[in-house]
Amino acid sequence: MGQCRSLFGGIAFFSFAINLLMLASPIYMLQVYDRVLVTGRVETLLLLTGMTVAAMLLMGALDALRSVVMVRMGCWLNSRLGPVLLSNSVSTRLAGDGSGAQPLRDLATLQGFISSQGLTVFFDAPWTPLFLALIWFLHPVLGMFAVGSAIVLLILSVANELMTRTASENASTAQIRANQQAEATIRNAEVVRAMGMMPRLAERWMTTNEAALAAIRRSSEIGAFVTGLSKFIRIFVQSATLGLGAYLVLRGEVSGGAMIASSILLGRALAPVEAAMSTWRNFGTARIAFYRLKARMQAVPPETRRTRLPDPYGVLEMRQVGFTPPGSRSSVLQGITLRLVPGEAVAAIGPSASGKSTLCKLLTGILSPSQGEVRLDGSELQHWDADQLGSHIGYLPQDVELFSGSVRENIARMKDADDEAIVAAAKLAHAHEMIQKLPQGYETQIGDSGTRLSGGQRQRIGLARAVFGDPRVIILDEPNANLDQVGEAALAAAVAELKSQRRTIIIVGHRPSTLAQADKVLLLRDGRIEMFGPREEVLKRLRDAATEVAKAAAMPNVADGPQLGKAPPTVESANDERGAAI
Ligand SMILES: Nc1ncnc2c1ncn2[C@@H]1O[C@H](COP(=O)(O)OP(=O)(O)OP(=O)(O)O)[C@@H](O)[C@H]1O
Repeated sequence: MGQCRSLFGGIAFFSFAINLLMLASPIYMLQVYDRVLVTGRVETLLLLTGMTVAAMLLMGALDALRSVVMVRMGCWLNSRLGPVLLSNSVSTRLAGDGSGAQPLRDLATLQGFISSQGLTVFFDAPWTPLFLALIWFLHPVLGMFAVGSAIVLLILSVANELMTRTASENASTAQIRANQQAEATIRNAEVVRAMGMMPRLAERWMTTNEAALAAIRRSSEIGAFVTGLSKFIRIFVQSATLGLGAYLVLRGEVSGGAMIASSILLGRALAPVEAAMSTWRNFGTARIAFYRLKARMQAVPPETRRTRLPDPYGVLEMRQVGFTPPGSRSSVLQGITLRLVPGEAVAAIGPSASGKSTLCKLLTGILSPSQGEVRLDGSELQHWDADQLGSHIGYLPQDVELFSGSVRENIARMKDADDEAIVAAAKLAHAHEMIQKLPQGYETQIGDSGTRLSGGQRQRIGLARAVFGDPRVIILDEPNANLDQVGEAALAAAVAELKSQRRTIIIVGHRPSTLAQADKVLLLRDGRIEMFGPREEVLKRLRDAATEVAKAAAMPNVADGPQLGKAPPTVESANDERGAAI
């Protein structure tokens, strides 16, 4: 803030000097007409010309310097706010906000406006009264005419603002929506092409874009009309000042020099108003971007710096945890109480949409519980410094997204890391051999979001990333969704190794290889824990329940009995493929 103030101070100083030096031209005119032409002294003319040229040169240099400061200020603002907004966008995204990178685009708009001299209007405008006062000093009638012209132009700019504000805001909102639709279409290029969705998506985008264009047309047309009118007024009043000045000269009330000087002064006085009009659309866009950024910064309080806690041992607990997504009335998870300890692997199973992924997200701290608490080594996850907590957690999400960069960078979580640590993580994830077969090994560029890799390769690199840096807690959400038999065996070996290293492990998955590694099984249904206990105990209960269903089905007379009131928790009903697990 302090740096910002000093930059503004510098621009204000430059503007003061520039506007003062602008007086050189009218003073020159006054002197040439009223002194040189009267006395006929060439030396005075040369001296005056030299001084004026020097003043103009200085003014040009200061103007250039002011531009440089503005450009630097725009870049400085971008580099200071960019990281804050990026992190802010990640936080709001976790809370369900869909505006993506819009704040960064808004920041670029603001930077563009500042760098393109848009701000100079605000620093030059305060000097308008000085120029008007000088005209008044030359002759009150000229002064009154100048003030009247400035008021008319001011009214026009306010009218322009009032008439175009809503249209500009609508255009901006519609444009953001159209951009989001376009980005989603491009991101899903494969689905779009495979299922011939392009014409419909293009139509949908065009409808939104047309709304943006209509609003832009409306505000631009009003703006063009008002700008044209103001240009006419400005040129007219400058000529009219000369005419009025000439009339006053004929009446002997002012000198010829004063006539010319007042016309130049009026031009200077009205210049900021005209500049404001011509950059109105940019100003409008920058203003909307500024207010959007301001609202966002105020809505998301800066993250409080947390005291770094001792490195965790890895006891992860949930106490009466419930989760209701923002804006939703029904809860996804309710009354979840469980304790995960180091050296133990828990397999989370349950039907689709029973809340398994949500449970993982609560355990990583991605989501905050609506009720209850999640604690790591006794400290609530929210009390941990987010970066420190992240370094102790290995998370493999259901849809593995990698970052554009090399395999090496992705495994190292985009940090600079020792080769040994990277290779160790890859080996632990049993991905080392697979990586060796890639064209450039660890240096292979994986393309935008890992598009150059197969689903299984992405998943194995994702697993290496999850175990990189020896995290105490490993949370794997369906890690074998894209794995073949070799991949599954590698995953099972990795889990066994992690268990021997006494990591706390939770795996969402129902395949035999996953269940074979699990010490405990957690069955979720409709967001509640239906069973949780040692693997054999839970699987036996599931088998017994399945047998009872089979018996009930074989005895039609009992079919109306109470046991059919609610389907027993069979492994098959918990998940399609789970039958194979037992
Ligand atoms: N941010 C959210 N907003 C609204 N609903 C959500 C949100 N996140 C999850 N849900 C809902 O919560 C429920 C559980 O979702 P979750 O992804 O946790 O299930 P899951 O058991 O992992 O399912 P699957 O096995 O299909 O991956 C679903 O009904 C889902 O629609």
